[in-house]
Amino acid sequence: MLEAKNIQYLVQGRPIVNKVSLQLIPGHLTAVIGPNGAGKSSLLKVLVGDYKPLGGEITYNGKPIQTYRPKELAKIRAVMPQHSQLTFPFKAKEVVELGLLSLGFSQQELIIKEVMIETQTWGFRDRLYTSLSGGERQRVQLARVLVQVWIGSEQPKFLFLDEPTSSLDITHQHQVLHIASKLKQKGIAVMAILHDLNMAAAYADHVILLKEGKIYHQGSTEKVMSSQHLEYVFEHPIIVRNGYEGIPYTIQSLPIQQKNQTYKTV
Ligand SMILES: Nc1ncnc2c1ncn2[C@@H]1O[C@H](COP(=O)(O)OP(=O)(O)OP(=O)(O)O)[C@@H](O)[C@H]1O
Repeated sequence: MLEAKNIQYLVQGRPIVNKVSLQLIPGHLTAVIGPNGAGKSSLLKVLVGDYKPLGGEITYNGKPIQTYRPKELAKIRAVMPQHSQLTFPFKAKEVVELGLLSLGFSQQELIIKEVMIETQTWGFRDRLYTSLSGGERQRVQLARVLVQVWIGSEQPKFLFLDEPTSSLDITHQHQVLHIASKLKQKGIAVMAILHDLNMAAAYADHVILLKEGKIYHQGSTEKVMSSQHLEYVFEHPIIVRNGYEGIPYTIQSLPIQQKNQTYKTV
């Protein structure tokens, strides 16, 4: 399990992550949602060890993050950042192989092939990464981080995804979150920053609602994703309806001109 207690991260004296406590549980998908600038990416960077918090404590499987060596940490947690820059003329498959290099492994052909088939990137494995579309690049980046956590281990592993579906069409958005759900069955704890509330409602077990660096609400998807909570955090009228079988809710935001009307959860 990952446990964060009372973590704080300041930029120029301003708390960007403000006394946040949370747990990431193996086998659970946790969605982090909240408006632009709420501190979602900063929180993720603190949790993975890229940003050093001013206060608080983060433990991975009971051990403080600062006591892990970088390679040790890379073996149990993988991170897909919001933007990945690549200036070298790598082929798609070579980009995916970079994920294993960070672990000190190479030539794990079977894992690479399996993950690239799963992410539907195998078909363009020999294409130059820079020649791929935005969505194709995003899937290659996903494959790069998935190879890190693909192999089972005794210790629980953690996967962090910062807006993994932002460039994807609807089919591939579902595919990515379906893959994330499958990883849960391998005992991996997944944390994904998502802007699509319906995707979060459909796939998350647990939701963290962030506003101005603080957790406004966290808990089961059903409890957190109420119209009242979402409207408060996003400052916008939002209707939450009961969904169809297997899909708990559908969430609808309303056009600006209807903002002054009163809406209730139905
Ligand atoms: N290095 C920095 N210098 C100044 N301000 C920063 C820095 N990093 C983050 N911030 C500010 O911290 C706040 C939180 O940023 P962060 O990127 O974590 O938000 P976010 O919730 O991920 O936003 P988005 O949904 O737009 O990606 C923002 O107001 C941002 O401008």
